[in-house]
Amino acid sequence: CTDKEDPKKGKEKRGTSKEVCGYPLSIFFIVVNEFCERFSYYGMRAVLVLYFKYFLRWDDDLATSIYHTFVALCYLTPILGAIVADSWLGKFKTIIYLSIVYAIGQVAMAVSAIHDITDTDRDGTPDNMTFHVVLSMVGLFLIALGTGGIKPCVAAFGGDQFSDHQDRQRRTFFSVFYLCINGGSLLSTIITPILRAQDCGIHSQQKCYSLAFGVPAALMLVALVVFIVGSGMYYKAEPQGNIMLDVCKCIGFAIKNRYRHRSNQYPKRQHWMDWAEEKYDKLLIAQIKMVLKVLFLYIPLPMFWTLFDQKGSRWTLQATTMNGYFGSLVIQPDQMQTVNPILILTLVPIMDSVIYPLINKCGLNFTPLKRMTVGMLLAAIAFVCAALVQIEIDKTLPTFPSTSQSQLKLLNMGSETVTIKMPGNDPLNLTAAQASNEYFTFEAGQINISVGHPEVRNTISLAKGQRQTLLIPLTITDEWLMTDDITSKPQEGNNAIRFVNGMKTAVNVSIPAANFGLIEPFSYSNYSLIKNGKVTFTLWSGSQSCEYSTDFGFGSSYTFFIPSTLVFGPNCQESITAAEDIKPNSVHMALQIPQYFFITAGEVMFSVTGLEFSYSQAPSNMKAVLQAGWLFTVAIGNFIVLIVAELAKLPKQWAEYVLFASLLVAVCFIFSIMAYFYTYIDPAEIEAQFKKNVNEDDEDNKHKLQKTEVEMNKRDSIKCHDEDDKDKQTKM
Ligand SMILES: CC(C)C[C@H](NC(=O)[C@@H](N)Cc1ccccc1)C(=O)O
Repeated sequence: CTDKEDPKKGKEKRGTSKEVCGYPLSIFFIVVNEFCERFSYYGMRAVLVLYFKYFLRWDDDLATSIYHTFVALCYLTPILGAIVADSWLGKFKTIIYLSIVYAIGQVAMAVSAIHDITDTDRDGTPDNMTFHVVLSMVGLFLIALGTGGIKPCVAAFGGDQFSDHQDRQRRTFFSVFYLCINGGSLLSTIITPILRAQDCGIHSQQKCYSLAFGVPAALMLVALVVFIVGSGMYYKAEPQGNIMLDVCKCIGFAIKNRYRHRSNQYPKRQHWMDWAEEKYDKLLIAQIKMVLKVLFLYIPLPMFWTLFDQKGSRWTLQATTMNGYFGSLVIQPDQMQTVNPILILTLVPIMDSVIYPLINKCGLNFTPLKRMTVGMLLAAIAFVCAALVQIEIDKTLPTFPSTSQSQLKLLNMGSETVTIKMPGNDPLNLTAAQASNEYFTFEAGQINISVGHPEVRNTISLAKGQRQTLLIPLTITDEWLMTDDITSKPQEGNNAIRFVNGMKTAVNVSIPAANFGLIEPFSYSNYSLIKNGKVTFTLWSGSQSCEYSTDFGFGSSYTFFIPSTLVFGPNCQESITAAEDIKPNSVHMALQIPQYFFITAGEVMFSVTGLEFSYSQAPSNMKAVLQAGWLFTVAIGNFIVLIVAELAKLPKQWAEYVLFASLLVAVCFIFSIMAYFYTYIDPAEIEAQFKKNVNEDDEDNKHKLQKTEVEMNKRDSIKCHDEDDKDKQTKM
């Protein structure tokens, strides 16, 4: 707890807060507030898409676009919150009012997810979907307003609690603040999906979205209460009028004035903002210059967020094509995202207490802008890692037919080996109940196939761009059956399973999670999606049953064949055969850890530093505005994801990753040049200088005024004397 700060700096204490180890106690309430708020935000966000999809019954496209619109809105509203805070209510009141709005929004979301409210027929599904949609949209709007509105204020308000001489403590505060963000988000992204998976309801049991939204709502109320409890200890900087309006007017005037004096006859000024000097205060002009300098530096930054925010989309999709078995633990694709906050919680302390001090000791001046540049490069490396992983995954993915091709698999439903001849292929022998290992690809729309001995010939039509299976019947002279097979890898790590019944009687197949229905003789079921893990199928034929168990990985597709020779009994394990239509994911999810490591190390260097940089380089009356500017780069970054992904439309995912990495390296190069020319400032010192000059000017003016007054008084008194004399003279 030693304080080795610049002794020249002012030591005045801010607020009435006690100090613990040189830190104002008030920041404890601020970091706890942030922890609860981030829990609330990320907890709700974790289940939002699933709520859209499974509760509101929206399709994937609508669910994804509303989700991204919501996230973008959350990073656009900080501007609104910052303007209100810096120019009207002050940060403290803005945080209180917007937190109330935020909590109302979260409660609205929780209520909108209670299906019983409109489930009049008690069948478990809401009967008035409009009510749920409208309430949840109002809720999301309020949440976006609340979370975005308070975001720049809370960070800046925390920074305000430190005196000018507490630079080191303030830097540590921003690191701890970041840890709280990630502690809260880590816990909630683990907890709310568990809550969602519970069944709840009054009349009927459904997935418990109301609880998954209700707990974040409760945490938001806790955040509000904690923040209010600390009220007496905060340093509350007064808002300084409608600063944004003044800034806009001042910039507008400078531009107009510059244009009016564009002719060469007018002497040039050092900075174009100096053209506002005729009308505006020099301090305001200096403050605007500081803000503009930082905002200019922000221009390349959205590209970092463009890569960073793909963790939640592209990388999660990548994880769905990977194997999530970690020993006995199974990691779901969306759970991989929790690697980010876990790494943040370990990397921030390591960076702060080991890496940065070590770099300092080596005599290197690792300035904030250098850190941010390195952070960008690390994010680019993360995307190169993602591309390498993608190349590995692509090697294991099935080759689906192009639009001009057809693919065919063969399944021998008979009890004897058959030989099959197809154009362009060697004769194929299939034993009883056996399927071909692979799909055969054909360019032609029709092919001649001959089966068995004596040969039975058939011309079969193939569907372009499709995968099909030819079911060769028990008696090959019977009608041949063609099935339409799955032509994409099952999503979200699911497995697509179907059954072919080769028996002469109908068979019913079921598992607790799905029912394949009654499968007629020599017929097949539709696909059912099944999660990974061990599954036991129960097969029923009349009153007879038997069980068949098997283990599933992630993203596979199987056709199970029930042969005509199946004997029902306690166990039909040996009789049923499985044809692997799509192999399970084989590239392990652990291979994503390097890319998560690099992006998170990049985040620590870029985001934690940027947060503090935005605070320290902002003039006192525009701290929240610059925080909002910083968050605005996140919103732009999210829009770039949509634009680049839409425009580039690269056929290979790994190429898209390389494209993003290259774009970031290019942007990083530009940023490093801009950063090279940036000179760090101490806004408080500059402002103090201006105030001193103004005071000195005032003193001068006062002196001049006093002198003038004295002279005037002298003159007046002479005049009076004269007049008195005159009077006297007259009177006398
Ligand atoms: C983008 C924000 C400015 C930064 C910050 N986000 C984080 O710190 C993320 N590491 C949190 C996270 C948690 C779980 C999954 C993905 C990301 C914030 O939210 O303020």
